[in-house]
Amino acid sequence: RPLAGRYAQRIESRAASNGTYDFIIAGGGIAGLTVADRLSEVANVSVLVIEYGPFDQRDDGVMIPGAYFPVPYLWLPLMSTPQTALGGASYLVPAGRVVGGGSVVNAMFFHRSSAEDYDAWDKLGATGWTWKKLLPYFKKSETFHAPDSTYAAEHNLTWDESVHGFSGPVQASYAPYDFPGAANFYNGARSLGVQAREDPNAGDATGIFHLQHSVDPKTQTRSSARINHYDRVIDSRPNYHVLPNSIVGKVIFEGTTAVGVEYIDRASGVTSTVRASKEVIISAGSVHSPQILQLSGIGDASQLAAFGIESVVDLPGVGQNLQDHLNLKVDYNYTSNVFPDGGSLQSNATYAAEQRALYDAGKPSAFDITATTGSQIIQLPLSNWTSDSASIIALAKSQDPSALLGGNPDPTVLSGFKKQREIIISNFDTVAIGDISWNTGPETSIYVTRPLSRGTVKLNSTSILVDPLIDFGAITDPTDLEMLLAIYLKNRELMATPDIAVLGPIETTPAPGLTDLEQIKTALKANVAPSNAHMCCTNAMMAREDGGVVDPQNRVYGTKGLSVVDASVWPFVVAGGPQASVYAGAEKAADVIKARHGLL
Ligand SMILES: Cc1cc2nc3c(=O)[nH]c(=O)nc-3n(C[C@H](O)[C@H](O)[C@H](O)COP(=O)(O)OP(=O)(O)OC[C@H]3O[C@@H](n4cnc5c(N)ncnc54)[C@H](O)[C@@H]3O)c2cc1C
Repeated sequence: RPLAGRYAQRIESRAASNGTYDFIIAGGGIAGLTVADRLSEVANVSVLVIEYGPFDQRDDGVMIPGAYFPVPYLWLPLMSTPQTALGGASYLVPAGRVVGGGSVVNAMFFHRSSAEDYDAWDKLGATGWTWKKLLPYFKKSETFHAPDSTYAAEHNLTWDESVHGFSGPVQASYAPYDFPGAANFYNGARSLGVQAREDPNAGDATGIFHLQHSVDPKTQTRSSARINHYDRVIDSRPNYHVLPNSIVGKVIFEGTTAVGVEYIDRASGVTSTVRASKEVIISAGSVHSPQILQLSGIGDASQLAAFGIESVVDLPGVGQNLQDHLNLKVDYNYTSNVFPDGGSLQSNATYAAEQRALYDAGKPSAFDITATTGSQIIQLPLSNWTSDSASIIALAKSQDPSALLGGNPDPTVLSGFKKQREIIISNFDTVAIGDISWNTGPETSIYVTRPLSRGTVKLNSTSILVDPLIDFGAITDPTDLEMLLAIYLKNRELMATPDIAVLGPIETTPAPGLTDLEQIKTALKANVAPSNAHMCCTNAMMAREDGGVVDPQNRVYGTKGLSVVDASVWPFVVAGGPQASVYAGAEKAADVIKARHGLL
């Protein structure tokens, strides 16, 4: 097994200053590198990616699943504004700042949402982004590795080969090791009537299932976008350049046509320009893509005027519609848990050394899995979390969307928000709205994955070096708190099932001993985090009259030669981990861009 530390390092930065490329991509994260790889397949097409962060150093914390967390290359300190519904606290906004973006720092869970979610995007204006039309791109993005059949049978691992790809760049696999408590979790969930899902990637992502990971099983190391969409091809692509440690400050326009970008070299502070003869592609993630557009004159003209920025296109939807998954840690002390568990690598140095030796020898080991969150997840629709989903749906319907957006919102943004709410609420009882996972150690994680609250990304300065104002608007719609409560209460039921009760769980946070629902809700609000690092949707692919920013071909309304391809284009957030959907969406965007330039 080639160890992470022994990888040859390829650190590259080819000159870009004052040059001209066919395509310039701002941000070398998952979507940026995917699109760069696909466009540069065409030999006479030149592509430049400008990325804020460095190349990673194949650090153990990056490469080895069990060495994950803490992870280097996070964007620190990136903070939210005070969250009004959460007592005015500010929260960390987790994001990667490195070539490969989130794929270098994420927990590697690699799975898709339910078909209805993508079909709803299509209905909301992302025409052609249905499950059926995205499935070929999900397949194209991955090489799925089925697990060893004996191991699979022993650990309830199931999959559906017909929905997977077998020659794509992202290596997707199941961990070949698990902690014993995983069986208690699985059996406990099943005893509560939770359905076992054969494969969440087949269009129904509800039930309990094992998580596939973006891990190459040949080496048991991370398959990041840097590896699968850059290292994999770069030796044969003199037309594919990545400029690390460089910050795109704004898009340069001639009229409403994007003709290049201005960028700052982080080391020298020098600002340069580079021109794009075909297209500028924004892919800086869901917080920074709207910031770049706004600094370039694309956004709410009145807000930009307050910063003295001349409007190129008045697009009030830019930076609106921010969404993420609520994330609540529920800690238990397991008085008779079996050793080892998901906390043992951190708490027991002897065990960690023994497991690392096994890992280094290429044998199954606790270092094969990201122990922070566990190997399985329960994702359920509202009616499976609570017997009273009707009252939560009624609460959602009773809200005033205009007031939720702060009163007096832009009419186009309000129109899109209303359409989203209608379709999301009507699907509450059929698609997943939240999750539970348990790391088999002290930590259970609860997520609300279909929030109705919306946030914003707004300028704080005319400088790209100053982070924007990131307001998640967490729990501004009280429906989200009711969903969190429902999942929290179901988790208590889960812990009381004989399969888990045998481990002696005693809740230590957030609401030990509390039974009064109002008191529990207060405790949940005090402990929930507004982000699970799944920010999205701030340049939504919706109709312009519904607050949309890009059309179904990823083009920014009112401009020429400018597109957005990252998770900021989604109308609403997917259930579960976003990265598989980012890869697939970027594969689709690459085809669309190639087609319009006659490159397919
Ligand atoms: C800690 C963490 C854990 C996660 N765990 C999971 C998981 O287990 N499963 C899952 O599915 N998803 C997970 N995610 C989320 C997933 O990684 C993201 O949804 C995904 O990376 C988003 O892709 P993107 O292309 O939209 O943006 P990113 O991958 O974030 O890429 C954006 C890139 O743009 C760069 N950039 C920003 N501003 C500028 C600028 N001005 N100039 C130049 N470059 C710029 C950034 O440095 C970054 O590299 C996690 C994310 C984090 C941070």
